Amino acid sequence: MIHLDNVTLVRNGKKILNELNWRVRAGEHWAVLGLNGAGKTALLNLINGYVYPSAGSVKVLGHTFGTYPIAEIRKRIGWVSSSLQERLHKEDSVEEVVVSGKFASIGLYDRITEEDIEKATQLICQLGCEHLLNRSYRHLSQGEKQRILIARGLMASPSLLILDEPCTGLDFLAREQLLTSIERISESDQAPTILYVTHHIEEILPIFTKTLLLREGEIISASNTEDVLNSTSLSDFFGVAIEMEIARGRSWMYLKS
Ligand SMILES: Nc1ncnc2c1ncn2[C@@H]1O[C@H](COP(=O)(O)OP(=O)(O)OP(=O)(O)O)[C@@H](O)[C@H]1O
Repeated sequence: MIHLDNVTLVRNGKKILNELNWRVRAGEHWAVLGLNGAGKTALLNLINGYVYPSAGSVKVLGHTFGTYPIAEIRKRIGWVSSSLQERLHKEDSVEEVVVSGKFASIGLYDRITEEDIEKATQLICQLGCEHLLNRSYRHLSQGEKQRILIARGLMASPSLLILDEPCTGLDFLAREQLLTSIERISESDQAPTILYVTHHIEEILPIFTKTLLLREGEIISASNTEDVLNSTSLSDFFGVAIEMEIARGRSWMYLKS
């Protein structure tokens, strides 16, 4: 799915990512955890082909970047990010936003079919948003917008679904509903491999059996979640004494007093 070999990214003289080696295999779901400025956005931009590495090689969905049209690879990646929200056309309806995911476009320029509308409606319902049909996207709440963006990300039946901090700005209930939707997606037939980027360990659902810790552009760990999320490794990672506990399959952490 994703194959990074000695990937380094330098921008304006700054090493943003440093010799990353990482494999994501089909069927795995990964959480990516890092503090502000760790390089998470840079890593996602690399995987989506928006930036090229300064050194090393990036292979996504079986194709090495630079040897295959990037647009073709992107069609198989569902990408949900709040930066997308700012770019969407304000006047678009919920259905139009979801259908545009088929073309990985902002707005609709291609001919759409009855089947496209049917599939979009199905996805909107699957995400528990049937009450939002025929509504204007811009008038939705933050939580509603995020769920519609996930439906958009699934429109092209992607092999890889990237969720970049999808719970940012959500209240407790909206967050839990969104996490339940993500869990359901992972249980569906032909579920995509999911990459979930976050600052918060409590959002890491049990489906994310793999976790990558990123700090200052370097991979600190990339392994089974149970080996990565524990008091010792998180204390090392954050550089402060941390106590962690698990409740209902999710991890919660506190500063040790
Ligand atoms: N074009 C650039 N030139 C110089 N430095 C950059 C450039 N782009 C990003 N950076 C720096 O690289 C580091 C990683 O940035 P990145 O946005 O990937 O972090 P992040 O983990 O996504 O952070 P956050 O959680 O705050 O979104 C930051 O220190 C940022 O200032």
